[in-house]
Amino acid sequence: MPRIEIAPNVFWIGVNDYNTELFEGLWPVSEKGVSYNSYLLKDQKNVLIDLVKSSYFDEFLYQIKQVIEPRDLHYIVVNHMEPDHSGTLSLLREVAPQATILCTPQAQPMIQAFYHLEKGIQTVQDGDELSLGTKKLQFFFIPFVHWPETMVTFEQSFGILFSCDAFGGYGALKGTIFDDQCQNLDFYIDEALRYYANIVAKFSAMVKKAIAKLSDIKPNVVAPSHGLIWRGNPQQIVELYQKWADFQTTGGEAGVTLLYGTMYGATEKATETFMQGLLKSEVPFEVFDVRKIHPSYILKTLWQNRGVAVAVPTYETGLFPPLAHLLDLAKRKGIAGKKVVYLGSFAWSGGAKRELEKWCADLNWEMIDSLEFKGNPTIQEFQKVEELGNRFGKMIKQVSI
Ligand SMILES: Cc1cc2nc3c(=O)[nH]c(=O)nc-3n(C[C@H](O)[C@H](O)[C@H](O)COP(=O)(O)O)c2cc1C
Repeated sequence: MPRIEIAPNVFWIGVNDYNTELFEGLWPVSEKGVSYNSYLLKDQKNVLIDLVKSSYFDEFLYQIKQVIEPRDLHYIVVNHMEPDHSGTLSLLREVAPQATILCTPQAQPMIQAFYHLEKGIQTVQDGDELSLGTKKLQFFFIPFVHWPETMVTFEQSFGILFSCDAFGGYGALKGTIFDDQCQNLDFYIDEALRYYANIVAKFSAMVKKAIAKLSDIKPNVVAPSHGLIWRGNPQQIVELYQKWADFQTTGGEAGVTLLYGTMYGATEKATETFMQGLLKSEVPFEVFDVRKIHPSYILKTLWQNRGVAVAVPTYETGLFPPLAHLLDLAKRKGIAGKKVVYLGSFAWSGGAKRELEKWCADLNWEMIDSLEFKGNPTIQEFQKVEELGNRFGKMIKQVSI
């Protein structure tokens, strides 16, 4: 997409990426795309805020040249060192050797380590201001949103917060970069939640600190480094991030994530009956086949819903492996405070339930109830499974947060 002017002489010069299969080598983005938002401010001193991934250098240079020649660049602000935002730094330095790199003291050694750049780097302190002529920038450190060296840059005259990964989301930008112009806001909110669960969730306590720290700013525009630029309703994405960060301690909203897997169909039959029970309780629920659905999408719903129903068979005295893998990811992402039920089939020793109980203790999840059955469920067991679904659904609807 060609450059877009956000405010007089403040330009979005980002790129859309539909080619990367897995963001961070982990999370699928090729279908829905992801944007790397870079910003160029023209003034007596010209400033570039955040860059793009190295493979997009040609497109990025073209974007810059639509506004200024690289030799006229005075500053390059590196809010965050992750290579999707700094990967073009070495190449950019070759065409703009005069530009001073501005970053936090924590980012400086990273820039040296990643790009072997020693000269022309100036560190800023938390709260420092920088006059560009008519515009003024202010820097605020927000450590661990999402690396320890991260900061945001606030442009004071128009009130634009360049928030880097904070308030970002997946989803390439289609025809517009703005929330108030896009036709499918729900898509971007959904992809922002998936991004949150995949990338930011672990650092929810730091997200809350950052939001509190930035609360006096009241930006007119929130311009993150991925996804939509929030101009129509800048508070919306801040409030969403606050709500999502709270889920780490509250366990989430009234809803059930049903995680199911099967080898020969016994647990699948019970899962279908369990869903009948859930439906009767009128709790919202979402079902994921853990054998087939990528964890990126499951983590999103797992983060959001306070109820988790696990329906998998015993496999080699433990949990069905794709489910164990998912719980490992949940642990790494700090997904806590869930209410859990288990149902599943076994043939001789069982063991899935036992392993799930250990995971629950480890994850700070509460195991509410369970139902194991040998082989295929009997009519009586089917009835109990439905009752379990109904009971659990009602309970999840009622749990106050
Ligand atoms: C590779 C493999 C390992 C298994 N390990 C165990 C086990 O350790 N203990 C047990 O009780 N059943 C074990 N089972 C039996 C299954 O749990 C049982 O067949 C169950 O009914 C499968 O449920 P499903 O039809 O939903 O796949 C194993 C089955 C397979 C195929």
